[in-house]
Amino acid sequence: MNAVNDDAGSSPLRIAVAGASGYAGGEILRLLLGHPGVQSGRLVIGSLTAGGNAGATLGEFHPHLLPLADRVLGETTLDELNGHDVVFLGLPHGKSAEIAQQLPESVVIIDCGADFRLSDASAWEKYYGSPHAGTWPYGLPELPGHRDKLVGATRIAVPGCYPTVASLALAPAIAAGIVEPRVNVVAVTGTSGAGRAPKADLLGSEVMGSVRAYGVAGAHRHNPEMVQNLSALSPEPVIVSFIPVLAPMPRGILATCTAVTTATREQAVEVYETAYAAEPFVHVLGPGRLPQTGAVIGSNAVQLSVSVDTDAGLLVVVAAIDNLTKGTAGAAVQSMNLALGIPETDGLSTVGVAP
Ligand SMILES: NC(=O)C1=CN([C@@H]2O[C@H](COP(=O)(O)OP(=O)(O)OC[C@H]3O[C@@H](n4cnc5c(N)ncnc54)[C@H](OP(=O)(O)O)[C@@H]3O)[C@@H](O)[C@H]2O)C=CC1
Ligand SMILES: CC(=O)N[C@@H](CCC(=O)OP(=O)(O)O)C(=O)O
Repeated sequence: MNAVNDDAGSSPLRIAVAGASGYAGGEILRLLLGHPGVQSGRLVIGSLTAGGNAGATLGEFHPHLLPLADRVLGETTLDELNGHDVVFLGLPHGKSAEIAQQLPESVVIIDCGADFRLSDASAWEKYYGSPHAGTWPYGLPELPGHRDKLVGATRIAVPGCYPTVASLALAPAIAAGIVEPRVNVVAVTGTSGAGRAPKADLLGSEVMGSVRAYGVAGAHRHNPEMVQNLSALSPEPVIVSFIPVLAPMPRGILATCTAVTTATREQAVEVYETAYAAEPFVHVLGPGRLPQTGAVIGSNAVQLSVSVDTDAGLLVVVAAIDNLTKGTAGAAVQSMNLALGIPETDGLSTVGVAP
């Protein structure tokens, strides 16, 4: 794989998106359509594929992607994906490994699914109930130790949406040792996190006007991913209590993360401001401001606030992301940029859509 450069005459790189009819695939395409590489012709959007909906046009699923609306979705096969320099996989868990193994090593594969995120095979088997496929560089460059592994990589595992927000909310405190290695995460999400395949419990009549927790008490498959990310920054394993909550909104995650601390607010804020000073997408909000999902929708931003509840002895970090942007497709495009050696922020914005 050659890095994209501005040399006149270098041939454009072709990008395929498998799972293009889905939410992650659609959001990748939305971001690519605004990417300077695509607009200049250095990157070209090639095959778009689906599962049972192969043969339909993209516009049937993503009418907002007008420039690609007439594209016909191909089948997700080796033949269809071969001949591309970059392949995004927006497929259900367990579907990526088979395709990935067949593509040449030189192809940059960016997997939005979970197949290659975990390094602990027993954790994978416990939560996903199938053999572990392996471990790829993890597409969360803001997490210490990961950015270097993404530069020039040809295999990248995009994090889960909840692990993205929880890990970025807690990593500085864990790495600086200002909290005990036992953390609580309560995260409210929109329904697009569950994908666009029909499910009865996601019907409007079930979701509207109601908020409900699910996957509590260690049952959610994102638990081991958060443990992996945070324990790598700590001298002892980090215990994570995670409670996901479904809210009647299409997209966005608001995570409230707490851990026991003896630090003052000033000390904690200093730790976070230092950790994220050079990060283009992570913003530590000033005093008196709290994140909200409405401020990050459509953007690749992570907004977070850092407080200390001195009576409770707790660090309280509230963080907001868009699950489909920084939580999936934005991270995928950010990872592609690093893999190809182009500016990490290309095609990505910190400006959200509101109200
Ligand atoms: N939604 C989110 O917020 C996030 C999603 N992810 C991950 O991204 C991946 C995609 O998620 P999402 O877009 O939400 O899911 P969707 O259900 O919206 O889309 C799934 C896509 O995969 C295709 N597909 C389904 N089954 C097969 C199959 N057997 N063979 C080939 N293609 C198939 C579907 O095609 P068809 O229309 O034909 O069925 C569709 O294009 C998942 O692994 C998910 O966990 C990660 C982080 C956040
Ligand atoms: C509302 C809802 O169901 N959300 C999903 C989030 C999944 C996700 O975004 O990440 P993965 O790639 O690991 O699936 C869930 O809780 O499973």
